[in-house]
Amino acid sequence: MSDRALAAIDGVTRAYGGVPVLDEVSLSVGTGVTAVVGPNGSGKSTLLGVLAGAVEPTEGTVSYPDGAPREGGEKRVGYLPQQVPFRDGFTARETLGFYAALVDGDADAALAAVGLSDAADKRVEALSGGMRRLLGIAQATLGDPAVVVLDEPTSGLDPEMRERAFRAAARAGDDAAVVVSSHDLELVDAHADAVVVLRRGRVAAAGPRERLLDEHEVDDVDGLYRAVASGSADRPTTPDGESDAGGETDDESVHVVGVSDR
Ligand SMILES: Nc1ncnc2c1ncn2[C@@H]1O[C@H](COP(=O)(O)OP(=O)(O)OP(=O)(O)O)[C@@H](O)[C@H]1O
Repeated sequence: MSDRALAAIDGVTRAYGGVPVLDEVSLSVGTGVTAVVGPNGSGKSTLLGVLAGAVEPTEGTVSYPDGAPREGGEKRVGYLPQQVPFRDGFTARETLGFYAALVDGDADAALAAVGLSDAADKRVEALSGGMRRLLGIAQATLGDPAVVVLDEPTSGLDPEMRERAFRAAARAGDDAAVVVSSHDLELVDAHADAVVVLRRGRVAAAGPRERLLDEHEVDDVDGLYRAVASGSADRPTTPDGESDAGGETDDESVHVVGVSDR
């Protein structure tokens, strides 16, 4: 884990129909696993979409201090969206081979990294839901992008598959900034270096996991979540219907990974 920012968003607001679902969010991420947690509808997928370059902010900027996405043909951001759009009729290896050709990646190495070598010749429609998620993680990490964005990689998976998914994310985090949204607070506790807690589209808490637990005098991420985010599964109904997200970091720039805040 290093202190170097590999992706940063600054003053990002994303509104739908005039209602902000992300509200003036600023943060930066470095190597390691950063978990984004928060109630349903708090803006996790939107934040991850912005980080991945798939969702355009209404206001604010997203930048990759280490180089723009796909600059010079190099893949800088890998993205696993919530719905994995693999096309039926192709095997796992053929599917990854297609993406690998785009980014000069190694399909077999990526399959091995998520434990899918034995399923390489299975057609994607014959894979279990869990295997498809793992294939999605493999796709997102192909070509060693500097930033890997995984939107709920463990949703619908059994405990063993969830553990595999997070272990694969953690391995990718050795060299990349891996940003993972999850409702699985135990796995976040076990694998995340840094945590961002969203509440009603704002950052309620963010920083290195250990530091946040100390600051909030809680034992684990579940305790942190209860302290800063619980009871907030609704959304503001007007653009200014929410004035206090209850977090101490609103409106501040947050550096979530590393030794020091900047
Ligand atoms: N394309 C869209 N059009 C309109 N509203 C949207 C759109 N995408 C997201 N929203 C709204 O933005 C809010 C935040 O959604 P988002 O999916 O980012 O939350 P989330 O924290 O990822 O939720 P979950 O945990 O349920 O996946 C929700 O109220 C959602 O209805």
